[in-house]
Amino acid sequence: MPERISVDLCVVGAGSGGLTIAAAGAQLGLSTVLVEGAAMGGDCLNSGCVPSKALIAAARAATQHRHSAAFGISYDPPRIDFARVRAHVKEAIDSIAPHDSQARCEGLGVRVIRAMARFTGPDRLAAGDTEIVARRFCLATGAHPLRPPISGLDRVPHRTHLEIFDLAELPSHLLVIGGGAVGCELGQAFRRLGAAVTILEAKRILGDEDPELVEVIRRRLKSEGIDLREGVAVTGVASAGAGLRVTLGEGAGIATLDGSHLLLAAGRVPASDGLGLEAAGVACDGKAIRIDRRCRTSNRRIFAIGDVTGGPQSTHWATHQAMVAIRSMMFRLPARTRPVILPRVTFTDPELAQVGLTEAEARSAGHAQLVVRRFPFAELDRGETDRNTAGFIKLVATPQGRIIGAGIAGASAGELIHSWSLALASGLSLRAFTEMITAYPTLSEISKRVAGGFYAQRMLTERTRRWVRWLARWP
Ligand SMILES: Cc1cc2nc3c(=O)[nH]c(=O)nc-3n(C[C@H](O)[C@H](O)[C@H](O)COP(=O)(O)OP(=O)(O)OC[C@H]3O[C@@H](n4cnc5c(N)ncnc54)[C@H](O)[C@@H]3O)c2cc1C
Ligand SMILES: NC(=O)c1ccc[n+]([C@@H]2O[C@H](COP(=O)([O-])OP(=O)(O)OC[C@H]3O[C@@H](n4cnc5c(N)ncnc54)[C@H](O)[C@@H]3O)[C@@H](O)[C@H]2O)c1
Repeated sequence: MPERISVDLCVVGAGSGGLTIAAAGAQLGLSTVLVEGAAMGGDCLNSGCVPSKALIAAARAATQHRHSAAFGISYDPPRIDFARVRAHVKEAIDSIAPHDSQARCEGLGVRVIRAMARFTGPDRLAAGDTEIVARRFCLATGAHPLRPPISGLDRVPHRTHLEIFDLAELPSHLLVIGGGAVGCELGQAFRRLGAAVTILEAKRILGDEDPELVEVIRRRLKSEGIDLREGVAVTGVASAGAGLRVTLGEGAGIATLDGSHLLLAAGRVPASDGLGLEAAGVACDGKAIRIDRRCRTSNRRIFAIGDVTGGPQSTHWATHQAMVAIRSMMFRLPARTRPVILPRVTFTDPELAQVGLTEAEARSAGHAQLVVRRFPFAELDRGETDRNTAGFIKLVATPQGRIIGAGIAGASAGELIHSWSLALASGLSLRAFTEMITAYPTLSEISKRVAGGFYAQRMLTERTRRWVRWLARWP
């Protein structure tokens, strides 16, 4: 006999977005149900941010010996115990898992149902043996790996980010389809751990990012021995001996390449299939659930957040949307998401970070007059002492000093970007960066130096010099 429950809030998906909103609902006194069809924690914990950053950390440790000789310190080349690397990744997941667990949710007063959810009407859904009628829903069902139309893909063993962290052995030659964030981050990590790696990218790597900043990453990936091929679409895959063979391109320009393992990192599609959205009257654009800036869908009692909404795919965007949905849904405030303050970070080494608009985005958004300033890590004393000289910051501003965007390719870019994020979120102008005192010697000086350069260019004119000479005449 199915159970029927009636609640204030039903959240579908216990990943980055869903966990945030369910916890808030229960803590604010709403009767809350969270429905999860697979592992608690979603992609971020189980197959995304956490395992990838743990693998990247292991890979960074493996490269230390390459840079240490310049400091006068030598190590033996590292011996990689891949089983131990895999155990380290698993330990990272296990240590974070309690934050996202069913027990923690229940401790906060959330009822957790472990089943796939499917709408049966505009105000109800079925999850296993339970029918849930709710005053409000929030859908946070994430995304799945995109499987492009590559012939033979379904017949050849391959891995996506869902399976790659379970590899028992280090691949001898990893072929990576896709040079987006997943392909570049994991490709570099496997290379550093000792695998031969080929990244095959149909367009150009990290295609949404500023090309000048991407060039810093491209150079590093190549210098570390990654065979990086851009402008080559993978059109076919087949088994070849103990490994596999990919076909590149079509017609006369066709070529093949052999490898031992295949990582498919060709993008991710919103996970909206099977949710019964037609029964709920929720409109989609393709697979993405259509929302407005308050995270409302076409059914006024249903909100949607995170990867399933087809926007930027990051944990912090999903949680930002969750905070907006909470204000909108629970406090009836006209809160709106703010894409312009969303930082994005690619955790290659060096890292690439961006907040606000890139130069190209700013120009196509109609900013006619832009000032673009750059400052290199090589001119920072801390860059020199630590031999972290690769890369630069690129600032895009209006002639009046309004910040339009900042991008950084270099050491700790993912940390350094946050002062720009704060400035954009708080409406600070470039002047704020010139007024702060940065500790010497730090990499954070790069933000002050690029802002200083913006004003110096304006200050150091013949007119200013005449003015200063005139002032100097007076006692
Ligand atoms: C390899 C990789 C590395 C990444 N690294 C980063 C990073 O460093 N930083 C960053 O910010 N982002 C990173 N991301 C992106 C980040 O993981 C996602 O953007 C984030 O997890 C999205 O959160 P979400 O709540 O939308 O979905 P998820 O966290 O994926 O949660 C969705 C949940 O919904 C469940 N579900 C789906 N359908 C149903 C249904 N019908 N019924 C019940 N449950 C359902 C799923 O099982 C899943 O648990 C990475 C992604 C990948 C793939
Ligand atoms: N650090 C982070 O925040 C982080 C890390 C990983 C992933 N993510 C997010 O997860 C999402 C998925 O990442 P992703 O890297 O899988 O997707 P992506 O869309 O960023 O990149 C996929 C790449 O695959 C290429 N491609 C597609 N089909 C191909 C083919 N047949 N042959 C060759 N190349 C092909 C595309 O041109 C594209 O450049 C993205 O939104 C990403 O931003 C974020």
